[in-house]
Amino acid sequence: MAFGFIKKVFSFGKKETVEQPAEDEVLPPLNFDALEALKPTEEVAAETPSPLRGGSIDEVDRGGVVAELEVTPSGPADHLLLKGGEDAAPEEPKPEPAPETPPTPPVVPEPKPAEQPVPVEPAPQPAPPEEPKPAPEPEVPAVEPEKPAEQPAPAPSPVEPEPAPAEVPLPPAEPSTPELPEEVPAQPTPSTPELPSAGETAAPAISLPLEGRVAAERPGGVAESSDATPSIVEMTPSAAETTPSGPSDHLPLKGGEEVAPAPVEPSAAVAEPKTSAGKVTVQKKVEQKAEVVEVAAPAPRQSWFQRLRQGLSRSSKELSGNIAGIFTKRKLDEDTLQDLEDVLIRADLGVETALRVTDALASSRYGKDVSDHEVRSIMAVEVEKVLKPVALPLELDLTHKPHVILVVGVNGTGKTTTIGKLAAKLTEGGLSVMLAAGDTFRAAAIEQLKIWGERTKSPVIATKLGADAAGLAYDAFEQAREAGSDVLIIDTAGRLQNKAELMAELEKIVRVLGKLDPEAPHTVLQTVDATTGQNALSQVEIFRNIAGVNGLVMTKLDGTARGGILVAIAAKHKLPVYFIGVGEQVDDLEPFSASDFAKAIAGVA
Ligand SMILES: Nc1nc2c(ncn2[C@@H]2O[C@H](COP(=O)(O)OP(=O)(O)OP(=O)(O)O)[C@@H](O)[C@H]2O)c(=O)[nH]1
Repeated sequence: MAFGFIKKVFSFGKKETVEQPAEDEVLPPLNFDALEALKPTEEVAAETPSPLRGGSIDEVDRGGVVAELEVTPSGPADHLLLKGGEDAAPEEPKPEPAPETPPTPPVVPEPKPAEQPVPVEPAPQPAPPEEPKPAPEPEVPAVEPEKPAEQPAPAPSPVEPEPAPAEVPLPPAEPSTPELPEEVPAQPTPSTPELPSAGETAAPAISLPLEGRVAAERPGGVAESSDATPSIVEMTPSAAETTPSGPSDHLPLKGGEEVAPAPVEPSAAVAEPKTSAGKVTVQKKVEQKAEVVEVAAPAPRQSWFQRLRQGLSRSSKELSGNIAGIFTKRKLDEDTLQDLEDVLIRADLGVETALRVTDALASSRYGKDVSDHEVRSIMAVEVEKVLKPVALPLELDLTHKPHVILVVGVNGTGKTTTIGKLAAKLTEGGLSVMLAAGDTFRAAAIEQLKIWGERTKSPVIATKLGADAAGLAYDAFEQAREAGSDVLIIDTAGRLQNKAELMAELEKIVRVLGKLDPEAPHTVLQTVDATTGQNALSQVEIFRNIAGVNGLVMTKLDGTARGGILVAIAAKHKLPVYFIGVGEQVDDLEPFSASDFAKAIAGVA
């Protein structure tokens, strides 16, 4: 690389300096020599070797003929050679014959003319631009073909004195090939002197000049040589264009070859490496992002059973731990059975269910060693037997228009939230739903229901805060009928089952609805907070008697240690348990499964 740079500099200085003197002084001597050399390329080659650098020089001379014109592009030999060699590849045979020619003088002349026409062929040389594509191969001769292409650009340099317009690089470029011989003389002289200075690479540098200039001139070449300037000027555009492209190596080759395309080529050349790199980078980034996304993907929600087990983990862990403490290295006897019964009762499963489990265990394992896992497995079976009769799906009689669902329960047990979740399921199932904000005691409750109405695209019937809840329920029923709604879900204010006044109001709502439809409300759902414990049993007792509850929704089973209460409620009231809530999200309402619940609370797979 360093060599190439040096050469470039030399070529510029020479060219520039040479051009001026060449026109005035050098022209006579140089022209002759060059002309001669050009015509008998071989001869010149023979000559050149001795004075300058032997074989390399010969090549240089030949190249000089071609290159001379091209010399204008006194650029970096390195670049030129590399690329030129590629293009010139076809001409390579020529350089070889050149050295051969000297030894065979008679034969040489003949082949020489043939070769000279080849220089004439420079016309095809314009093709070099096409050749550049094979650029990958750095063949020295290749440089020559490129040179002609580049030469056009340098050509302006000779023209510079006369036609300032010579600046138009493009036009000269084509005619340059024929003109080359003329211009060559002046250039040759400088080239020869330059060669020595250039030293090693000097020979190839000759052809390179143009390109070299482009690259070298960009920096400061223009200011340096006025003569060169014109040629530079011509090149300048291409150079300027190429310059931004960056890599001088690439630019000179393509830029020198095709002026117009030069800008494109450089960009393309540059783009190729960059794009490739960019692509790689982009791909990596994309992959990284994709990986990140994948990492985030694990978000997929747990299955229903997984969430149920997680929700009941506190209940099951406490229960399992207590059972394990009883059956460690102990045979099943009356004491162990009594201890087990106590554990199950404390887990809110209820006396009835506790006895079922101990009886089942004693019947098969009495007097034998029993593991805690065996106990829990038997417990799961017995619990499932208790729950299965109540694990029923919610059925809606759509012969009623609308099917009225009244939701009741103690404060904060999840009535409004459950209404929203249920409305989502129904609307997703294609049913038209209307909601009634019967909790006229809390403004927040009304707003909360409106939000659920918006989310489920269900109209909400509401009234003023403190208004009569029974009157609102009546109006909502009528509007739902008029609207042809499939389902009307009525929210009610929470109340403790021991508050006579509130319970009387609830009784009134049921009565009013019955005026419009004796069978309404068709479904009375009670939400039961699983964290309530034994108090839930009395809640269901009272609401069932006052409001005619005919179905349950066990809420907040997520994260409670008292999930066993569901078993006790089922065993005592035998009311259908339609759903269980395991979260606050819209899809955290699942149909109740006796088997899943029994396994989850028993801590068995
Ligand atoms: N973790 C959990 N929270 C729930 C569940 N169901 C409801 N909640 C929450 O319990 C709180 C009370 O729910 P609401 O729907 O307002 O209960 P409500 O019975 O309408 O309340 P009142 O109008 O005061 O009678 C809210 O913060 C709900 O998000 C559930 O299944 N799991």
